[in-house]
Amino acid sequence: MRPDGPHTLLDAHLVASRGGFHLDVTLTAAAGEVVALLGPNGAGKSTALRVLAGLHPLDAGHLNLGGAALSGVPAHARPVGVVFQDYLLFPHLSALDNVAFGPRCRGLGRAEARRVAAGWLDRMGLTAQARAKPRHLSGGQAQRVALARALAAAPALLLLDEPLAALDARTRLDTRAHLRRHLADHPGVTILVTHDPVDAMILADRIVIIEQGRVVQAGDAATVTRQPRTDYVARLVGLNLYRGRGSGHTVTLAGGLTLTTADVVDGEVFVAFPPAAVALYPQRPAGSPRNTWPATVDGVERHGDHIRVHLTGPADTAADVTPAAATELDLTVGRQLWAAVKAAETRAYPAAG
Ligand SMILES: Nc1ncnc2c1ncn2[C@@H]1O[C@H](COP(=O)(O)OP(=O)(O)OP(=O)(O)O)[C@@H](O)[C@H]1O
Repeated sequence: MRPDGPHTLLDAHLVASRGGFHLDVTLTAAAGEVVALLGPNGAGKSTALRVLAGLHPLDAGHLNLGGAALSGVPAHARPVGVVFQDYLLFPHLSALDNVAFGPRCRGLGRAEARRVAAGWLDRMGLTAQARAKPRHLSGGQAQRVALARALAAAPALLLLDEPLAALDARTRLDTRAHLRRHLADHPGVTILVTHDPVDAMILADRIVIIEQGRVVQAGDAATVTRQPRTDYVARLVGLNLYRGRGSGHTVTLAGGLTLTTADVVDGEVFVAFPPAAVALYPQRPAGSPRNTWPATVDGVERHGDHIRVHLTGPADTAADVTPAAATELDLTVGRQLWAAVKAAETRAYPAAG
């Protein structure tokens, strides 16, 4: 579904200030769509969410949901559900009554609201915890109750602020699976704020990346992964990314380095390649068809089962090598090496658009 098509449910241009910070973000989403807002610390993700929820004022722009303006509507009267990372449940209510709260607010009678709530707890695998008070729930259970409470109210707009951040790795995995299943069925728009690219890729139909209060890139996970447009996005998806000028099969980077690329590109372009595509040599590899350049070791870290080497030179580069290769190369900071990458391992694409 196209977000700007006839099924657009959320149509927002959020302009807001917070201290010296300025947010200016356009956000549209179709009914049923899950959009992840991804970005570094302080980028404005939570501020955007707070404006959508009515917890922070909109200075300019607009905020329409299902064709109706929300900007003048107070937070409690908006058809909006919010789940924060620290699952704010009512401490004195059981899990069941916490979830029943949403349907009650929609006007359902007590018995009917409890029936709806019981159904949601069942779907979340929490039937056994229905009578438990929040203090007797684990972090993952409490977060699922919070999700059930938000979903049970059937909000046209569901806002999730780092819903998995407070959970340990195992619980996170389980809760993410629950979330994935239920978000797929949610007929309204879901906006998910996250730092975690994995959550964004798994849970969202579309990813909107915010840096310094502005959208820097938006698209589906595959496009964002393949064609990052900023350093932050490139680091996030683990790619080396450069900007340069393309001419046929060559791209000249800002630092002067010329790379041969498999793609034919002209004008302003990005070139990207994964750290695993970078080979390191103590001397310049002779007669190699690869792109080569001198590089100085700037840092070394363990990264899963390989070693990530940060290099400076005409192009700052990350390279992944095996522990055996790392030992052989004597990777101390300041060591001079040669980096090489095959044209076939590079991807070049236009910088505009
Ligand atoms: N309570 C506040 N008072 C004043 N300014 C604030 C406040 N909270 C945030 N800001 C400003 O708003 C900017 C955006 O913050 P926001 O919390 O929206 O970013 P974020 O992308 O959600 O970051 P994080 O991932 O760290 O939660 C911050 O850089 C800060 O300058």
